[in-house]
Amino acid sequence: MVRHVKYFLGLRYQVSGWEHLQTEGPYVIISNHQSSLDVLGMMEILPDRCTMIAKKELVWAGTVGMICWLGGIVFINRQKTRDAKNVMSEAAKTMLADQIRLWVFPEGTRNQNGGLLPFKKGAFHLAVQAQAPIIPIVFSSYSNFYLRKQKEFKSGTITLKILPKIETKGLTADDVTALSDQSFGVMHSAFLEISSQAAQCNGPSSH
Ligand SMILES: CCCCCCCCCCCCCCC(=O)SCCNC(=O)CCNC(=O)[C@H](O)C(C)(C)COP(=O)(O)OP(=O)(O)OC[C@H]1O[C@@H](n2cnc3c(N)ncnc32)[C@H](O)[C@@H]1OP(=O)(O)O
Ligand SMILES: CCCCCCCC/C=C\CCCCCCCC(=O)OC[C@@H](O)COP(=O)(O)O
Repeated sequence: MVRHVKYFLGLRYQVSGWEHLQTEGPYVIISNHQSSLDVLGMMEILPDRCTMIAKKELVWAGTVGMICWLGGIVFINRQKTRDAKNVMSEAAKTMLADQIRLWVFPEGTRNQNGGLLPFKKGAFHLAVQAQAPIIPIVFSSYSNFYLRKQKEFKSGTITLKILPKIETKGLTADDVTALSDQSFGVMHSAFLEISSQAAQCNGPSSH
């Protein structure tokens, strides 16, 4: 049902790299996070047995909160780092026990500033603890058709690029910073590449 919202909003999705999602077993998906609109893109490609990490405040967001709760979303308290880390460590164990995939937004908050925010470390600790691969996914910039602060929205095309998986077998907590930097590098390059293509596709911006 959520997937149909795109028709009302006049959005089209172009997805590349489907083959990288053909990975057996648990993995951690990381993607950039611009807006609630990302949920529509997630629904375009969501693999089986995949849930998300979300801020705990979403539980109280009415119907959406109830759907998230019933859907097995893993809630973390960003104000209590120790609790959040514990929840994510438990999630690593559940991923392995139940063969679950987890989607994490490593920027940790929504960002429409034309790039990627520095990554938080939780997603990378999670992947290392589970010894599960990371699959980076990049959404092209929405800035050509949607500016949240200015309340401007028009129809547009969003490119979703699924990047090759990054293995974590044999890595330890000491490798997390390098893993995060590597992931940031490939995602930032892909973001710049697909955002300039999407800008051409969406035509001149009025912004
Ligand atoms: C009607 C229609 C309904 C449709 C319904 C559809 C529903 C779809 C819902 C979609 C939901 C999407 C929701 C999106 C969000 O909510 S995004 C916000 C929440 N997500 C995150 O915040 C994830 C990213 N954040 C992190 O991973 C953070 O690292 C966090 C764990 C929260 C800790 O935060 P913070 O302290 O600020 O971060 P640092 O990364 O700087 O970490 C500090 C030090 O701790 C170490 N660390 C971090 N995590 C771990 C860990 N798991 N284990 C061990 N150590 C950890 C980290 O390395 C830092 O130490 P050093 O500096 O390296 O020494
Ligand atoms: C004009 C376009 C407006 C957007 C319309 C979106 C339509 C999407 C349809 C239904 C899905 C609703 C699900 C909403 C889920 C919201 C998830 C979300 O984005 O949470 C914010 C959180 O990550 C970070 O919070 P902060 O940025 O730190 O605070």
